[in-house]
Amino acid sequence: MEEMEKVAREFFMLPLEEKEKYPMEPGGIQGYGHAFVFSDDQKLDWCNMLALGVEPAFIRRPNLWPTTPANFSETLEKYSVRIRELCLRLLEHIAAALRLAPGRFNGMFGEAVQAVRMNFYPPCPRPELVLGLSPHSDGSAVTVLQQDTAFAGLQVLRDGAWVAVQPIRHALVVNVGDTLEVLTNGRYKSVEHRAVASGEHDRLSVVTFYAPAYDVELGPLPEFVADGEPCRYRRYNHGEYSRHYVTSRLQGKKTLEFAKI
Ligand SMILES: O=C(O)CCC(=O)C(=O)O
Ligand SMILES: [Fe+2]
Repeated sequence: MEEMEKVAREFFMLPLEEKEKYPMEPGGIQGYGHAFVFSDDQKLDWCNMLALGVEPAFIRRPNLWPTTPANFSETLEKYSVRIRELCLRLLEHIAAALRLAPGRFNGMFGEAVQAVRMNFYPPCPRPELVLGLSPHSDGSAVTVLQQDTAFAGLQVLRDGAWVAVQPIRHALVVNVGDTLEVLTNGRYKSVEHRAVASGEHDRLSVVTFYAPAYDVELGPLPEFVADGEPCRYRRYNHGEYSRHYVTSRLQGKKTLEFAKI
């Protein structure tokens, strides 16, 4: 984790022209820049991102993996293997907690997609005027987030109020994403969250999204619509949901309406 934080920070500290060698194309989802920008007059979030697809191999864009610092790719590779193991274990525990058959989620995501987004929030002269990252839920099944400890920038919406997630050294934050909300017919709710900027501190987060393959079709599991319980989400193709997600502005949990009945 420390090594990952170090190389990510080193990357964001590079001169702009160096970082711009890995540009996120307009409407693109990988590379360095601003995601979720759809118009010239949109107020931007106070954040720079480097987003990279990691698994399966065909989603990788090797030309967008920074070559400086020199050990960036190797570090991300090692980190991602470990985080993937963690995601699989989390899903096993979630299945147990929901009293599903052991391994119920195994294979359900096809060749699961793992992507990483590194967010760097510089200190902001007027933090009351902008957000670091607008409110949203993640489109993933689970998200594993690492953040540095200088400033509590991540907030989750609980009972209508924003609550800061206090960073704990060497601790990871796990967020439930939209996919789990759908699969569990709403028993698990994807968490609405945002990041705020700080007037004094910069902040780095390294965020891994673990999600179904694009060709997977999913909907609420039969276990959760038995006994006449209404089915709250329709079946859909996850690739379509992903496209819908990345072509919409971040607006709380609005993207999930795509799947609601
Ligand atoms: O920086 C953070 O803590 C939030 C990042 C986040 O929610 C995301 O990248 O989806
Ligand atoms: Fe998020």
